[in-house]
Amino acid sequence: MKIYILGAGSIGSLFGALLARVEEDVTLIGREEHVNAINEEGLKVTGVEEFTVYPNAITHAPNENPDLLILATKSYSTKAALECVKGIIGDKTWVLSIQNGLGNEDLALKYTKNVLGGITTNGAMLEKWGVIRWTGKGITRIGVYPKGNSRFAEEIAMLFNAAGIKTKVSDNIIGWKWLKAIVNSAINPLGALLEVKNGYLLENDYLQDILVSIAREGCMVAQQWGISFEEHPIEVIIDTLKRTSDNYNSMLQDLKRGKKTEIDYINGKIVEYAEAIGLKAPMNELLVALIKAKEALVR
Ligand SMILES: NC(=O)c1ccc[n+]([C@@H]2O[C@H](COP(=O)([O-])OP(=O)(O)OC[C@H]3O[C@@H](n4cnc5c(N)ncnc54)[C@H](O)[C@@H]3O)[C@@H](O)[C@H]2O)c1
Ligand SMILES: CC(C)(CO)[C@@H](O)C(=O)[O-]
Repeated sequence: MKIYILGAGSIGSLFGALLARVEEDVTLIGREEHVNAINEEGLKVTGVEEFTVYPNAITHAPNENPDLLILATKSYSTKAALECVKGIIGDKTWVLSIQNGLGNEDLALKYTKNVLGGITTNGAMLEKWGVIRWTGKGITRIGVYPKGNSRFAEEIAMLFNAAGIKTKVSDNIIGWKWLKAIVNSAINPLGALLEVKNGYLLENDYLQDILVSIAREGCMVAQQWGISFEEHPIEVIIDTLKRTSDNYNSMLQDLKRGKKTEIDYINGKIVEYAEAIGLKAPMNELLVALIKAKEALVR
Protein backbone atom coordinates (compact mmCIF):
# COMPACT_ATOMS: atom_id res chain seq x y z
CA MET A 1 0.00 0.00 0.00
CA LYS A 2 1.33 3.44 -1.00
CA ILE A 3 1.07 5.67 2.08
CA TYR A 4 1.92 9.38 2.34
CA ILE A 5 2.21 11.02 5.76
CA LEU A 6 1.35 14.69 5.18
CA GLY A 7 2.84 16.77 7.99
CA ALA A 8 5.47 14.32 9.24
CA GLY A 9 6.34 15.99 12.50
CA SER A 10 5.87 14.25 15.86
CA ILE A 11 2.87 11.93 15.57
CA GLY A 12 3.15 11.65 11.78
CA SER A 13 6.77 10.51 11.98
CA LEU A 14 5.88 7.95 14.67
CA PHE A 15 3.15 6.44 12.49
CA GLY A 16 5.46 6.62 9.48
CA ALA A 17 8.30 4.90 11.33
CA LEU A 18 6.09 2.08 12.59
CA LEU A 19 4.63 1.51 9.13
CA ALA A 20 8.07 1.66 7.50
CA ARG A 21 9.34 -0.92 9.99
CA VAL A 22 6.93 -3.46 8.49
CA GLU A 23 8.10 -2.43 5.03
CA GLU A 24 5.04 -0.57 3.91
CA ASP A 25 5.63 1.86 1.05
CA VAL A 26 5.68 4.98 3.27
CA THR A 27 6.63 8.52 2.24
CA LEU A 28 7.00 11.20 4.91
CA ILE A 29 6.20 14.74 3.71
CA GLY A 30 7.54 17.28 6.17
CA ARG A 31 9.89 20.11 6.99
CA GLU A 32 13.19 20.34 5.11
CA GLU A 33 15.38 20.00 8.20
CA HIS A 34 13.57 16.85 9.35
CA VAL A 35 13.50 15.42 5.81
CA ASN A 36 17.24 16.02 5.34
CA ALA A 37 18.07 14.38 8.69
CA ILE A 38 15.97 11.32 7.79
CA ASN A 39 17.60 11.01 4.35
CA GLU A 40 21.07 11.34 5.87
CA GLU A 41 20.80 9.12 8.95
CA GLY A 42 17.37 7.50 8.90
CA LEU A 43 14.42 8.12 11.22
CA LYS A 44 15.23 7.11 14.78
CA VAL A 45 12.49 6.24 17.30
CA THR A 46 13.29 6.31 21.02
CA GLY A 47 11.21 5.94 24.18
CA VAL A 48 8.58 3.16 24.19
CA GLU A 49 10.68 1.33 21.60
CA GLU A 50 14.12 1.99 20.08
CA PHE A 51 14.66 1.46 16.35
CA THR A 52 15.75 3.22 13.18
CA VAL A 53 14.06 3.02 9.78
CA TYR A 54 14.82 4.54 6.38
CA PRO A 55 11.51 5.69 4.85
CA ASN A 56 11.17 7.97 1.84
CA ALA A 57 11.20 11.57 3.08
CA ILE A 58 10.47 14.65 0.99
CA THR A 59 9.25 18.20 1.46
CA HIS A 60 6.60 18.08 -1.28
CA ALA A 61 4.23 15.27 -2.22
CA PRO A 62 5.34 13.09 -5.17
CA ASN A 63 3.20 13.39 -8.28
CA GLU A 64 1.53 9.99 -7.78
CA ASN A 65 -1.80 9.00 -6.21
CA PRO A 66 -1.28 7.32 -2.83
CA ASP A 67 -3.68 4.65 -1.58
CA LEU A 68 -3.71 6.38 1.83
CA LEU A 69 -2.88 9.98 2.74
CA ILE A 70 -2.48 10.41 6.51
CA LEU A 71 -3.13 13.99 7.68
CA ALA A 72 -0.76 14.71 10.58
CA THR A 73 -0.26 18.47 10.50
CA LYS A 74 -1.51 20.70 13.27
CA SER A 75 -5.17 21.49 12.58
CA TYR A 76 -4.41 25.10 11.69
CA SER A 77 -2.26 23.85 8.75
CA THR A 78 -4.76 21.36 7.30
CA LYS A 79 -6.43 23.66 4.79
CA ALA A 80 -3.16 24.80 3.23
CA ALA A 81 -1.69 21.30 3.32
CA LEU A 82 -4.68 19.76 1.53
CA GLU A 83 -4.65 22.53 -1.06
CA CYS A 84 -0.99 21.70 -1.76
CA VAL A 85 -1.70 18.01 -2.40
CA LYS A 86 -5.17 18.14 -3.95
CA GLY A 87 -3.71 17.11 -7.33
CA ILE A 88 -2.56 13.73 -6.03
CA ILE A 89 -5.79 12.78 -4.26
CA GLY A 90 -7.00 10.20 -6.77
CA ASP A 91 -10.39 8.49 -7.13
CA LYS A 92 -9.13 5.58 -5.05
CA THR A 93 -7.13 7.61 -2.51
CA TRP A 94 -8.37 7.60 1.08
CA VAL A 95 -7.54 10.48 3.44
CA LEU A 96 -7.16 9.68 7.17
CA SER A 97 -6.84 12.41 9.82
CA ILE A 98 -5.10 11.42 13.06
CA GLN A 99 -5.28 15.00 14.27
CA ASN A 100 -6.87 16.47 17.37
CA GLY A 101 -9.68 18.97 17.00
CA LEU A 102 -12.79 19.20 14.85
CA GLY A 103 -13.17 20.11 11.18
CA ASN A 104 -10.13 18.41 9.61
CA GLU A 105 -12.14 15.62 8.04
CA ASP A 106 -14.74 18.11 6.82
CA LEU A 107 -11.95 19.93 4.98
CA ALA A 108 -10.79 16.64 3.45
CA LEU A 109 -14.36 15.92 2.26
CA LYS A 110 -14.04 18.96 -0.01
CA TYR A 111 -11.47 16.97 -2.05
CA THR A 112 -12.75 13.38 -1.81
CA LYS A 113 -15.61 11.33 -0.42
CA ASN A 114 -13.07 8.74 0.82
CA VAL A 115 -12.36 10.17 4.26
CA LEU A 116 -11.52 8.30 7.44
CA GLY A 117 -11.64 10.09 10.76
CA GLY A 118 -9.18 9.11 13.45
CA ILE A 119 -8.05 9.76 17.01
CA THR A 120 -4.94 8.47 18.69
CA THR A 121 -3.80 8.48 22.29
CA ASN A 122 -0.24 7.61 21.33
CA GLY A 123 2.20 10.32 22.37
CA ALA A 124 5.16 11.46 20.29
CA MET A 125 7.63 14.31 20.46
CA LEU A 126 10.18 15.47 17.90
CA GLU A 127 13.40 15.34 19.98
CA LYS A 128 15.58 16.65 17.21
CA TRP A 129 15.53 16.50 13.44
CA GLY A 130 15.38 12.82 12.49
CA VAL A 131 14.63 11.63 16.05
CA ILE A 132 11.16 10.96 17.48
CA ARG A 133 10.49 10.07 21.12
CA TRP A 134 7.52 7.71 21.46
CA THR A 135 6.37 9.07 24.81
CA GLY A 136 3.32 6.88 25.39
CA LYS A 137 1.69 3.85 23.81
CA GLY A 138 -2.02 4.35 23.26
CA ILE A 139 -4.91 3.30 21.09
CA THR A 140 -5.99 4.62 17.72
CA ARG A 141 -9.58 4.57 16.51
CA ILE A 142 -10.50 5.06 12.86
CA GLY A 143 -13.70 4.96 10.87
CA VAL A 144 -15.51 6.29 7.84
CA TYR A 145 -16.21 9.95 8.51
CA PRO A 146 -18.66 10.98 9.84
CA LYS A 147 -20.18 7.53 10.39
CA GLY A 148 -20.42 4.13 8.75
CA ASN A 149 -18.33 1.15 7.75
CA SER A 150 -15.95 0.36 4.94
CA ARG A 151 -13.74 -2.57 4.05
CA PHE A 152 -10.90 -0.10 3.58
CA ALA A 153 -11.12 1.00 7.23
CA GLU A 154 -10.87 -2.64 8.31
CA GLU A 155 -7.87 -3.08 5.97
CA ILE A 156 -6.10 -0.03 7.45
CA ALA A 157 -6.80 -1.25 10.99
CA MET A 158 -5.23 -4.62 10.14
CA LEU A 159 -2.22 -2.84 8.63
CA PHE A 160 -1.82 -0.55 11.65
CA ASN A 161 -2.15 -3.42 14.13
CA ALA A 162 0.45 -5.41 12.21
CA ALA A 163 2.75 -2.36 12.45
CA GLY A 164 2.30 -2.13 16.23
CA ILE A 165 -0.20 0.75 16.14
CA LYS A 166 -3.04 -0.67 18.26
CA THR A 167 -6.13 0.28 16.27
CA LYS A 168 -9.87 -0.31 16.45
CA VAL A 169 -12.50 0.51 13.83
CA SER A 170 -15.60 2.49 14.83
CA ASP A 171 -18.80 3.05 12.88
CA ASN A 172 -19.27 6.27 14.90
CA ILE A 173 -15.89 7.99 14.43
CA ILE A 174 -17.48 11.46 14.65
CA GLY A 175 -18.53 10.51 18.18
CA TRP A 176 -14.91 9.69 19.05
CA LYS A 177 -13.65 12.91 17.39
CA TRP A 178 -16.08 14.96 19.49
CA LEU A 179 -15.21 12.98 22.63
CA LYS A 180 -11.49 13.67 22.13
CA ALA A 181 -12.25 17.34 21.36
CA ILE A 182 -14.25 17.66 24.61
CA VAL A 183 -11.42 15.99 26.55
CA ASN A 184 -8.94 18.42 24.98
CA SER A 185 -11.31 21.38 25.44
CA ALA A 186 -11.26 20.87 29.23
CA ILE A 187 -7.68 19.71 29.86
CA ASN A 188 -5.62 21.67 27.38
CA PRO A 189 -6.57 25.33 27.98
CA LEU A 190 -6.84 24.89 31.77
CA GLY A 191 -3.45 23.21 32.06
CA ALA A 192 -1.96 25.72 29.63
CA LEU A 193 -3.26 28.79 31.46
CA LEU A 194 -2.11 27.48 34.87
CA GLU A 195 1.08 25.97 33.41
CA VAL A 196 0.58 22.77 35.39
CA LYS A 197 0.95 19.06 34.70
CA ASN A 198 -2.25 17.19 33.88
CA GLY A 199 -2.30 15.49 37.31
CA TYR A 200 -2.66 18.82 39.15
CA LEU A 201 -6.06 19.37 37.53
CA LEU A 202 -7.33 16.45 39.65
CA GLU A 203 -5.73 17.65 42.87
CA ASN A 204 -7.52 20.97 43.01
CA ASP A 205 -11.27 20.99 43.85
CA TYR A 206 -11.90 24.30 42.07
CA LEU A 207 -10.29 22.97 38.88
CA GLN A 208 -12.25 19.71 39.01
CA ASP A 209 -15.50 21.70 39.07
CA ILE A 210 -14.31 23.84 36.13
CA LEU A 211 -13.27 20.73 34.14
CA VAL A 212 -16.75 19.26 34.60
CA SER A 213 -18.47 22.52 33.62
CA ILE A 214 -16.39 22.87 30.44
CA ALA A 215 -17.06 19.25 29.49
CA ARG A 216 -20.78 19.61 30.17
CA GLU A 217 -20.93 22.65 27.87
CA GLY A 218 -19.27 20.72 25.07
CA CYS A 219 -21.56 17.74 25.63
CA MET A 220 -24.61 20.01 25.42
CA VAL A 221 -23.47 21.33 22.03
CA ALA A 222 -22.63 17.83 20.77
CA GLN A 223 -26.04 16.55 21.86
CA GLN A 224 -27.77 19.34 19.93
CA TRP A 225 -25.88 18.15 16.82
CA GLY A 226 -27.00 14.55 17.38
CA ILE A 227 -23.53 13.34 18.35
CA SER A 228 -23.52 10.20 20.49
CA PHE A 229 -20.59 9.05 22.61
CA GLU A 230 -19.22 5.52 23.09
CA GLU A 231 -17.78 6.51 26.50
CA HIS A 232 -18.73 9.25 28.96
CA PRO A 233 -16.57 12.35 28.33
CA ILE A 234 -16.17 13.25 32.01
CA GLU A 235 -15.05 9.72 32.90
CA VAL A 236 -12.60 9.80 29.99
CA ILE A 237 -11.24 13.17 31.20
CA ILE A 238 -10.63 11.81 34.70
CA ASP A 239 -9.05 8.63 33.31
CA THR A 240 -6.87 10.66 30.92
CA LEU A 241 -5.64 12.95 33.69
CA LYS A 242 -4.72 9.92 35.82
CA ARG A 243 -3.00 8.20 32.87
CA THR A 244 -1.06 11.32 31.81
CA SER A 245 -0.67 12.94 35.24
CA ASP A 246 3.02 13.69 34.74
CA ASN A 247 2.54 15.25 31.27
CA TYR A 248 2.32 18.86 30.27
CA ASN A 249 -0.48 18.94 27.70
CA SER A 250 0.30 19.73 24.06
CA MET A 251 -1.29 23.20 24.17
CA LEU A 252 1.02 24.21 27.04
CA GLN A 253 3.98 22.70 25.18
CA ASP A 254 3.09 24.73 22.08
CA LEU A 255 2.89 27.94 24.16
CA LYS A 256 6.20 27.18 25.88
CA ARG A 257 7.77 26.91 22.41
CA GLY A 258 6.23 30.24 21.38
CA LYS A 259 3.99 28.45 18.86
CA LYS A 260 0.34 29.03 18.09
CA THR A 261 -2.07 26.49 19.55
CA GLU A 262 -5.00 24.48 18.18
CA ILE A 263 -7.50 26.34 20.35
CA ASP A 264 -9.54 27.40 17.29
CA TYR A 265 -10.06 23.74 16.32
CA ILE A 266 -10.89 22.53 19.82
CA ASN A 267 -12.77 25.04 22.02
CA GLY A 268 -13.23 27.38 19.05
CA LYS A 269 -15.06 24.73 17.05
CA ILE A 270 -17.38 24.01 20.00
CA VAL A 271 -18.25 27.72 20.04
CA GLU A 272 -18.79 27.66 16.25
CA TYR A 273 -21.08 24.63 16.40
CA ALA A 274 -23.06 26.23 19.25
CA GLU A 275 -23.51 29.51 17.41
CA ALA A 276 -24.49 27.72 14.19
CA ILE A 277 -27.67 26.59 15.96
CA GLY A 278 -28.30 29.80 17.88
CA LEU A 279 -26.70 28.69 21.15
CA LYS A 280 -23.85 30.08 23.23
CA ALA A 281 -20.84 28.24 24.72
CA PRO A 282 -19.58 30.91 27.14
CA MET A 283 -16.94 28.81 28.94
CA ASN A 284 -15.38 27.66 25.68
CA GLU A 285 -15.59 31.23 24.35
CA LEU A 286 -13.74 32.56 27.41
CA LEU A 287 -11.05 29.86 27.12
CA VAL A 288 -10.49 30.73 23.45
CA ALA A 289 -9.99 34.40 24.37
CA LEU A 290 -7.65 33.60 27.28
CA ILE A 291 -5.48 31.25 25.21
CA LYS A 292 -5.36 33.75 22.34
CA ALA A 293 -4.23 36.38 24.84
CA LYS A 294 -1.55 34.00 26.12
CA GLU A 295 -0.45 33.23 22.56
CA ALA A 296 0.04 36.97 22.02
CA LEU A 297 2.14 37.12 25.19
CA VAL A 298 4.51 34.31 24.22
CA ARG A 299 4.83 34.74 20.43
N1 LIG B 1 2.26 14.72 19.14
C1 LIG B 1 1.39 13.90 19.74
O1 LIG B 1 1.70 13.15 20.68
C2 LIG B 1 -0.05 13.86 19.28
C3 LIG B 1 -0.91 12.89 19.79
C4 LIG B 1 -2.23 12.84 19.34
C5 LIG B 1 -2.68 13.76 18.42
N2 LIG B 1 -1.84 14.71 17.98
C6 LIG B 1 -2.36 15.66 16.99
O2 LIG B 1 -1.73 15.41 15.73
C7 LIG B 1 -1.56 16.64 14.99
C8 LIG B 1 -0.08 16.86 14.73
O3 LIG B 1 0.55 17.05 15.96
P1 LIG B 1 2.16 16.97 16.12
O4 LIG B 1 2.45 17.02 17.58
O5 LIG B 1 2.70 15.84 15.32
O6 LIG B 1 2.60 18.35 15.42
P2 LIG B 1 4.03 18.74 14.83
O7 LIG B 1 4.06 20.23 14.76
O8 LIG B 1 5.09 18.01 15.57
O9 LIG B 1 4.01 18.12 13.35
C9 LIG B 1 3.27 18.71 12.30
C10 LIG B 1 4.23 18.87 11.14
O10 LIG B 1 3.50 19.21 9.95
C11 LIG B 1 4.38 19.99 9.16
N3 LIG B 1 3.59 20.65 8.12
C12 LIG B 1 2.69 21.64 8.26
N4 LIG B 1 2.17 21.96 7.06
C13 LIG B 1 2.76 21.15 6.15
C14 LIG B 1 2.65 20.98 4.73
N5 LIG B 1 1.81 21.74 4.01
N6 LIG B 1 3.41 20.05 4.11
C15 LIG B 1 4.27 19.31 4.84
N7 LIG B 1 4.43 19.40 6.18
C16 LIG B 1 3.67 20.31 6.81
C17 LIG B 1 5.03 20.93 10.16
O11 LIG B 1 6.22 21.48 9.65
C18 LIG B 1 5.26 19.98 11.34
O12 LIG B 1 6.56 19.42 11.27
C19 LIG B 1 -2.21 17.72 15.88
O13 LIG B 1 -3.57 17.88 15.55
C20 LIG B 1 -2.08 17.13 17.28
O14 LIG B 1 -3.02 17.68 18.20
C21 LIG B 1 -0.53 14.79 18.36
C1 LIG C 1 -4.91 13.77 26.15
C2 LIG C 1 -3.98 14.95 26.25
C3 LIG C 1 -4.71 16.18 26.68
C4 LIG C 1 -2.96 14.55 27.28
O1 LIG C 1 -2.04 15.56 27.57
C5 LIG C 1 -3.32 15.14 24.89
O2 LIG C 1 -4.32 14.99 23.85
C6 LIG C 1 -2.71 16.52 24.71
O3 LIG C 1 -1.74 16.79 25.44
O4 LIG C 1 -3.19 17.28 23.86
